[in-house]
Amino acid sequence: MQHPANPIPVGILGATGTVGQRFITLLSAHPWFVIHKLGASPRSAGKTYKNAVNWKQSTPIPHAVREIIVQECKAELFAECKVIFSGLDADAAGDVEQAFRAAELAVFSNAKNYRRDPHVPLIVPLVNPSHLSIIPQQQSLCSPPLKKGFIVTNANCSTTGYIIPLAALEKSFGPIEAVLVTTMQAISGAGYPGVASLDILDNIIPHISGEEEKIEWETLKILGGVAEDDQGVKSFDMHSKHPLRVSAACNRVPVIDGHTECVSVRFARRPPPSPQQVREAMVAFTPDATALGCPSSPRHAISVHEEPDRPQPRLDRYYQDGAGVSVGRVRQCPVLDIKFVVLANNVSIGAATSSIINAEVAVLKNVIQVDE
Ligand SMILES: NC(=O)C1=CN([C@@H]2O[C@H](COP(=O)(O)OP(=O)(O)OC[C@H]3O[C@@H](n4cnc5c(N)ncnc54)[C@H](OP(=O)(O)O)[C@@H]3O)[C@@H](O)[C@H]2O)C=CC1
Ligand SMILES: N[C@@H](CC(=O)OP(=O)(O)O)C(=O)O
Repeated sequence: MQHPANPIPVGILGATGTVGQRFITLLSAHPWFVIHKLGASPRSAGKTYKNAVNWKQSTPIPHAVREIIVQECKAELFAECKVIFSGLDADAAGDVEQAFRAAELAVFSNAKNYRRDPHVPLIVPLVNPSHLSIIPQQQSLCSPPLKKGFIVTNANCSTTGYIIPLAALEKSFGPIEAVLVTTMQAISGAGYPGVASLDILDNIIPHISGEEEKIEWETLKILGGVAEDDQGVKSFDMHSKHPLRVSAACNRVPVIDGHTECVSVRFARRPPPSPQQVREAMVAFTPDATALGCPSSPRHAISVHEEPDRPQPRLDRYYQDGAGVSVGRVRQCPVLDIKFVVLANNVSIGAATSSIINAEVAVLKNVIQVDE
């Protein structure tokens, strides 16, 4: 695939937030994308980025963005951007992202608003980048029809973390029939300031609003493939050929970054693979986005630990700069077939990194015309 010849100007919406700051950090060192515009709420608009943001990263604010004036999230102010990355709060994302798409801008969103839309792809780039194929249909169904504008969403951060090993297992061993997943989710997943310290210190909160339902249905849309009828109309298959049942239980724990998930799976195939076969399949898994040459896609998507006490958030959340996931404790499950633990950086592969790889795939597959 041809890498772009010229720098690609991009905009970031929600640039002052938790996900927005990770976008800034990653994009300021990106080989193709150049940060051109930043957007946030009217509270931040008109200020320089360094004055608008409450910077929480361990590296300094990149020099190139410090003096950029933050804009209101109005599409006409972002017209020169070839790619829009959105880390907007869900309360604002619905209207803003739709307006940007209508203005013929390519929007890569982290928000939940359009994930269920039957014409919007929900893409974990290490799993189902082929779902970009629905975009021409999305554009043709807009009123008026669009030539360049579209919305691509990435998944909930807990869905993203555990679906990468699930995809590796389906690739090697065929359909999965049932999954039980119990999450231990970091505080940063709730944005800033997020959960009050008096609620989370010395504590575990066994409820995250809407999270279990999101994991349960997003998994079906992502692993299900895209079907096409006799008239060429595309739809998301929702794993209908091989029904998959998912049960999620979500907990907030006093960890700053990195969602840990305990997963048990049952395969359709009998006999199921052994723990050693599962480990080998995960190590061997190479995402299509990596094979395609996406610069942010991890060389090794899944690190498999042999030590009995890994993965751990403090030790493993920056595996592959937060773009890969860490698996451990692969063993037999006496109720289903196999169980394991997975850790994923919720702000990186769970959010900003996924959007960036999605955009890289779109560039390499000419879904975005960067040289027009
Ligand atoms: N944190 C995570 O791990 C993950 C988050 N997500 C999703 O990503 C999105 C961002 O999350 P996160 O960064 O944690 O949230 P934050 O609360 O940290 O940041 C929200 C951002 O949205 C901006 N914003 C708020 N209201 C408006 C408005 N009315 N108009 C324009 N901009 C507005 C804020 O700007 P200002 O500073 O000016 O208020 C800020 O930049 C959410 O949709 C979230 O659900 C998805 C996966 C993981
Ligand atoms: N709810 C997730 C983060 C998030 O914002 O998810 P979503 O994008 O699905 O609303 C968490 O708290 O860890």
